[in-house]
Amino acid sequence: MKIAVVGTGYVGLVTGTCFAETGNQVICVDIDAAKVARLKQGELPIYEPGLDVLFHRNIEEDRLKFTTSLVEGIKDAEVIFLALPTPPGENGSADLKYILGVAKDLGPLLENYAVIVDKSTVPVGTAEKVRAAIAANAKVDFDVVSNPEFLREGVAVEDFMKPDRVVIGTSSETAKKVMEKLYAPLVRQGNPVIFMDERSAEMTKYAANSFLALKITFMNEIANLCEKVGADVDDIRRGIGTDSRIGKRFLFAGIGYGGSCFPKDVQALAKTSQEYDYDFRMLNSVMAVNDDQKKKLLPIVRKHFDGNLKGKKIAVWGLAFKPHTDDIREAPALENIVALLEEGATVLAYDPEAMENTKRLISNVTYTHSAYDALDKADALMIFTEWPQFRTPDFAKMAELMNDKVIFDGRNLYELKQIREHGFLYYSIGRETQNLRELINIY
Ligand SMILES: NC(=O)c1ccc[n+]([C@@H]2O[C@H](COP(=O)([O-])OP(=O)(O)OC[C@H]3O[C@@H](n4cnc5c(N)ncnc54)[C@H](O)[C@@H]3O)[C@@H](O)[C@H]2O)c1
Ligand SMILES: O=c1ccn([C@@H]2O[C@H](COP(=O)(O)OP(=O)(O)O[C@H]3O[C@H](CO)[C@@H](O)[C@H](O)[C@H]3O)[C@@H](O)[C@H]2O)c(=O)[nH]1
Repeated sequence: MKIAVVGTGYVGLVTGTCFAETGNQVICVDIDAAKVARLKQGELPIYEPGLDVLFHRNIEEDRLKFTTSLVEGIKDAEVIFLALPTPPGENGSADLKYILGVAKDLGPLLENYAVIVDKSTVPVGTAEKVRAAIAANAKVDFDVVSNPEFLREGVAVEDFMKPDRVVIGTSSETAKKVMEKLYAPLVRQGNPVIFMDERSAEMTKYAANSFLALKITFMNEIANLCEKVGADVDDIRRGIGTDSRIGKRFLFAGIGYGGSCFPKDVQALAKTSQEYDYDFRMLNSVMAVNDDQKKKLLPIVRKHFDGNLKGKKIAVWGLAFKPHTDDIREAPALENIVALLEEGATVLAYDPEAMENTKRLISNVTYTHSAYDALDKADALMIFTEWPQFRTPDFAKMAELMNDKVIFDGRNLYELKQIREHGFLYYSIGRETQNLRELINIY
């Protein structure tokens, strides 16, 4: 099939590359000329495990191309994916200017029937708006389909190639057949392609992300309570996750959820609820708890240093919002680093992939070549991302490098027994950590 993908970010690039891998002819379109120039030279603008092999193979085998021209990109395309940004607008609802802008441009350019597929996360009713924007200037027949994407960054290729399910919102039999054919190679193991109407598909995406954000937030609140009552949230996680009705995944308490999706999508669903005069109280709690959770370690850090961070040297491990990505959008590390700097601390930071992106936002941090380099004479270590390489460090070496053996761990990486054996003062989330109970009253 001939496919165009408009918007070549995390979703567009993975979508385009994976559909090229299943034998389609794909052209990815982006307005960012510098990005397209890099892509044309075979350079990936993002770090996403497993993507490079597929990307290079499909370019070499002539199935994957890039352009800045919408006209060139959509010429003869049977399917046109919109993988454009939907950032929060001023009032918190998803800003549709990118989607509707491209939809308006598409109308006069369509020469044959095409299925326009909305892969971006968009509020209920958007497919109708896209259809109207295209129809205003279209000379040919077309269909608009909602096909929300559920990939996770860091495992995007695997999620895309083996989706738990594919959701397709359409009322057109023709579009349904086209989409069925396109996705057939990805669901050979029997994972379902679930058809529904456009509005339900749009809502499904927000329901999925909000539910996952809620699941994490529930565990974060259990963690906060564990600290008060003297219980261990990791034990609770094991205790409830084995109940198949609850499930083991997305139960890890920590320093709050970040990324380009959960924060904006929970907010956008809350906004939709407001617009439809429904008070979705849970969503407001999820947002408020998560805002607090991201700042949760700071009062403990302050207390540890008797309220004065001036001149303290803080090492930071992890900048990305999660491991296996270079994405720092809404990453908890960022606001914590800014607060530390504002209070007079010096920060040495290390992340395997996200330092370049962070440097563009925060310059007055020393970015180091390795995790251990960041520990040089540090008064404490703060951990924000659970990169595998942080999980089993050489504690003796850490102790030698650091000025003081103190760890504030936002991802619960270490066993309490293990860390105590090495003589560290250790603060983590929702566990009966050393000294933590004495500090609980500061919450
Ligand atoms: N990142 C994820 O993990 C993820 C997963 C599922 C769904 N989504 C949703 O998918 C959508 C895209 O997200 P993303 O993370 O890929 O965004 P992104 O910011 O990484 O990429 C968007 C791309 O669109 C390009 N663009 C903007 N205007 C354009 C135009 N007029 N024509 C062509 N290209 C244009 C930008 O230059 C950019 O390269 C969002 O709605 C997001 O919520 C994201
Ligand atoms: O048990 C957990 C699981 C995740 N997180 C945090 O939650 C955030 C999001 O993680 P994850 O969902 O793995 O990454 P995303 O790439 O943001 O993926 C989410 O957002 C995408 C964009 O909409 C969806 O496509 C995915 O299905 C959805 O999982 C990160 O900050 C994680 O640290 C936790 O704190 N505890």
